[in-house]
Amino acid sequence: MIQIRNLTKVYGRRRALDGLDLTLGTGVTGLLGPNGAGKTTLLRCLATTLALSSGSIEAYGLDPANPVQRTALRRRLGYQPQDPGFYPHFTTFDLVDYVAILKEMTDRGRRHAEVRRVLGEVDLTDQARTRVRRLSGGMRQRLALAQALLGEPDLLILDEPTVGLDPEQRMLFRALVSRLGERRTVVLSTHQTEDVAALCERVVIMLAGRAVFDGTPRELASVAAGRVWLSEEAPVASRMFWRTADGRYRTLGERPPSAEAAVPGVEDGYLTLLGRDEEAAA
Ligand SMILES: Nc1ncnc2c1ncn2[C@@H]1O[C@H](COP(=O)(O)OP(=O)(O)OP(=O)(O)O)[C@@H](O)[C@H]1O
Repeated sequence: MIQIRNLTKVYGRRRALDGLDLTLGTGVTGLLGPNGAGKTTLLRCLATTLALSSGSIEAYGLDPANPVQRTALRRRLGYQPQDPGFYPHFTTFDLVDYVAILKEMTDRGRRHAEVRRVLGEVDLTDQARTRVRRLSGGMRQRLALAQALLGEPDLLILDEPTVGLDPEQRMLFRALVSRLGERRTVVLSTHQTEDVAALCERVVIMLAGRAVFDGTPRELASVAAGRVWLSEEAPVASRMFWRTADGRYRTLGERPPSAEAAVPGVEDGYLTLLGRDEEAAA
């Protein structure tokens, strides 16, 4: 169990997190929010790579502000940063092995077996001897996930893990993360509302350093109830609409002429919620 209380993080004069309260348990929680909402800052605080300005985090009874407890907590977490900045000349295997050494896996045989295991989990076994600079963007993304999986951490922190993955890899990723979330706490940030619908039991929407929504994907979708429409013609008077795969137009907001009601999804709920917030701020 992880308790985040009144967490504030200030960079100079910018308040990236503003008195955030959140509890995380077993399962997959998705963080959604516009650019600059504070998602990465929150994940870095959880990963103990960033000191808090005020407030507290308690994870498994450990306080990351205490150096000894911070080390203990680091042993129990895996972190996939947004931009891992890998050494380009390392091979895939050596890079993960290097992280495993940093994670104090001292027994060489067991460590190598663990490196092979995590490379297998992310489907990179065939690239074990490939240098990092020769990997595609999606492969690097999977490499970043592999190192986070080392040692089967209780807490898995993933910052935009699906960026750059092709549709097949995205599907494999969702299956893997769903499986991992059965036994541990997984928290991930994403801009992909389909990821949230497909793999998160819980979704937290962040805006200006606060959590403005906390519920299930279904509850988020229902925020847009009565505001989603399908029509044959483009709705000229609407601001928010897009073409769907069947050639019809999906509109969010007021009902366009001759449109029929559609079942709202996570994206509809998310956009509606953000629109409401803009209205409230205006
Ligand atoms: N090292 C830093 N120094 C100064 N300001 C920062 C720093 N890191 C983040 N910020 C600011 O803090 C705010 C929150 O940034 P953060 O990266 O946490 O947002 P985010 O929700 O992850 O955004 P994105 O979806 O674009 O990744 C932004 O206004 C950002 O400009």
